[in-house]
Amino acid sequence: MTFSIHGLPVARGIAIGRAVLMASSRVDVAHYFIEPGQVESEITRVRVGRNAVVDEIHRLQQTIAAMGPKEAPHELAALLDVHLMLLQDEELISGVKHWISERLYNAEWALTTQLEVLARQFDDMEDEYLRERKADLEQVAERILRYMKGVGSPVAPPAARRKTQQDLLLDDSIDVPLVLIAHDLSPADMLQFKQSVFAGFATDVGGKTSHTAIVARSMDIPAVVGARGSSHLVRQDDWVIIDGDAGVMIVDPSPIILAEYGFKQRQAELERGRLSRLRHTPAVTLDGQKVELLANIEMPEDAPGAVLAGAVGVGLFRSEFLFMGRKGDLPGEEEQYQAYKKAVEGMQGLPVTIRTIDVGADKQLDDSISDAAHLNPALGLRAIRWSLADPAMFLTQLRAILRAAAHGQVNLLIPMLAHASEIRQTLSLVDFARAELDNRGLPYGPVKLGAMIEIPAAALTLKIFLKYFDFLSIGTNDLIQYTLAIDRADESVAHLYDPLHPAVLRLVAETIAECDAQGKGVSVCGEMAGDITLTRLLLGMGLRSFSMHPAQILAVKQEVLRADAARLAPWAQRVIEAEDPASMLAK
Ligand SMILES: C=C(OP(=O)(O)O)C(=O)O
Repeated sequence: MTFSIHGLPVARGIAIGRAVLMASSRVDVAHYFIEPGQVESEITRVRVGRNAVVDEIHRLQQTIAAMGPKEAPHELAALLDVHLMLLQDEELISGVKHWISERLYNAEWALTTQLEVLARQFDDMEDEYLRERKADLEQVAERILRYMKGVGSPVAPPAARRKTQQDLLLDDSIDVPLVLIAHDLSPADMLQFKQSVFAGFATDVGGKTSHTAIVARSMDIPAVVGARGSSHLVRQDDWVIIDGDAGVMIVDPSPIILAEYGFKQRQAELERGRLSRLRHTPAVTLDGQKVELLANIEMPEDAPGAVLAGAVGVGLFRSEFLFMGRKGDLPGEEEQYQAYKKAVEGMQGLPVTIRTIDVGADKQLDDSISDAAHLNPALGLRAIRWSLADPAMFLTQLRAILRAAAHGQVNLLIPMLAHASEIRQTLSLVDFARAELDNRGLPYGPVKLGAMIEIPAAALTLKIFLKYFDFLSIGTNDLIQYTLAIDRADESVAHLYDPLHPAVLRLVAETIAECDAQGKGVSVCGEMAGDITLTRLLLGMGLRSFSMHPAQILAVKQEVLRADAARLAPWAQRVIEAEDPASMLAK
């Protein structure tokens, strides 16, 4: 019987295949009291289990280090770091010791009791990202229990499957694709998953910022998380469709649905094939307007992929990703310099725009250097405010970026500015960083200076920004959040997060027009730039520089090649002035 399970769409695309159920990750735990003379040996059993899991993670880290960024994305390494940190947390072991020595619980019982204590602390956390780390804690505790009980990994390597008669609907000569269904997936599971043949996956739990979702997106595998009950309702070998666009899993689809999705999937593949031919085609509109299509990247290792995707530069390097998960060990000047230099070299002479650290709200680092407990983190000490509050750290980053500029074309982009005083303070720190490098006799290169326009106050005082900066980049993700007063990470108001709200369109259009009038470069680097339903509108507004996830570049290029920018301009003006712009886009 066909049924569907709804979850959250976290990685786009359609996967059709047979379900492989990841065995329930729960290990049965016996509860009994020990003799006082057994206390030490029980504590040792937990320590040995913990050390074995630490060793396992170290081995995985080595495996990852030997792999390229495509096989083992940097997010995976970051997940392993989080697991190591949790394993080495003294509260875990001291708590376990307490339950064993004071209550005489056996080792497994003590571990699960302490897990419950710690899990409650995670439940009480306000920050969604931190709350989701509870799942990581459960995973590491589970792995220790497995070692203590001598039980292997819950992920069985998938066996190749031959076609059945129904498989013929896919009209495919290779083995049937497999789709993994799990309660949740740990970083170690994800590594195994990456090396296997899975075409997509669904999990019972997980939010949009869960580790599983982060890794899935970076791997470009269709995925749905938070599909509650899927690991119970789906049976091994069931046919399943993962619709990563709609965030739904269809179980046991009827032949008609299967054929329909198979068709959609083949269309998407054909489209991908067609698009790949556009890689070397210059992005020029029908009326001869040149358009710059740039990539958004998170780590230096992403640069070669951006070149392969046809990017003509990096429009946004989100440098904060270098800092994430580095509790007590923030990257210093040399490490940052090497990272920025690697990105610059990876782009083979193409320009790289490095945004200074943009942490806060949905992008917290960790409690050693940021405070997630603010009432309104999106309106709090984040991005440039955070950098200006710690000039020594900011100067370290500025020096590293300036030094990397000696190796290629680098633009320096400052996030979240609103006040002229912040602009002046920032620019004098840039000068100060140059002076420091002069004093130390270290070479550095010229940089163009740019500001993100992501707060309505900035969009409404553009003249000030244009006086100080060489170029502007419109961060539509935050601009929408701050214009409409919608927390971009809050699911309950997600339906009101509207890129086509007339107020948003006006701020974007006026920023582009003003930059144009003054001959200053302007790009859009938020999600709007990679949304093909908005390409014509942005072109009509006069935008000629788009920065987006590399996977979107060719699809946007196709829209550009089909567009007549001059004819789009009056239509775009009507859309901006409309009461309901979305209805005009549909026409
Ligand atoms: C590109 C942007 O920045 P972030 O990294 O916050 O998405 C934006 O706000 O549009």
